[in-house]
Amino acid sequence: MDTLTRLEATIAQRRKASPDDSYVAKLNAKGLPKICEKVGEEATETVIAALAGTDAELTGEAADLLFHLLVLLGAKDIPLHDVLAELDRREGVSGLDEKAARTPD
Ligand SMILES: N=c1c2ncn([C@@H]3O[C@H](COP(=O)(O)OP(=O)(O)OP(=O)(O)O)[C@@H](O)[C@H]3O)c2ncn1[C@@H]1O[C@H](COP(=O)(O)O)[C@@H](O)[C@H]1O
Repeated sequence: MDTLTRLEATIAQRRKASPDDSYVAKLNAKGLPKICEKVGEEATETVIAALAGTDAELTGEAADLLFHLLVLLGAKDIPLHDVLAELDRREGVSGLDEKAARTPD
């Protein structure tokens, strides 16, 4: 099992833990707006690290961002598999053509 899939399973498990014992449970208890705020915050910190930080700082912020994105997907009941399948679907399609090929909601 790859790292992100393992982390997705851990997050699903820890959502049921006590917010006193678990960051994942604590964040979920605060609700979707707080989770979204954290994803936005970590995205901003990632961009700042890319523009003005070291490679190690960018690596750390990217890990924070991926972790919080998985927490958000979990809170919305969207499996990581669906996101990976969407990326697989785009493989081989030029980025310039991808938007046109995207099926409307
Ligand atoms: N990968 C992570 C991970 N990355 C970052 N973080 C936490 O994310 C938080 C982000 O730090 P911030 O300073 O931005 O936020 P904060 O001050 O704690 O909170 P806010 O008040 O800003 O919301 C820190 O508390 C980090 O410890 C993580 N917490 C947990 N995991 C994974 O999730 C698993 C389950 O964790 P628990 O739910 O705590 O058991 C762990 O075993 C890890 O594998």
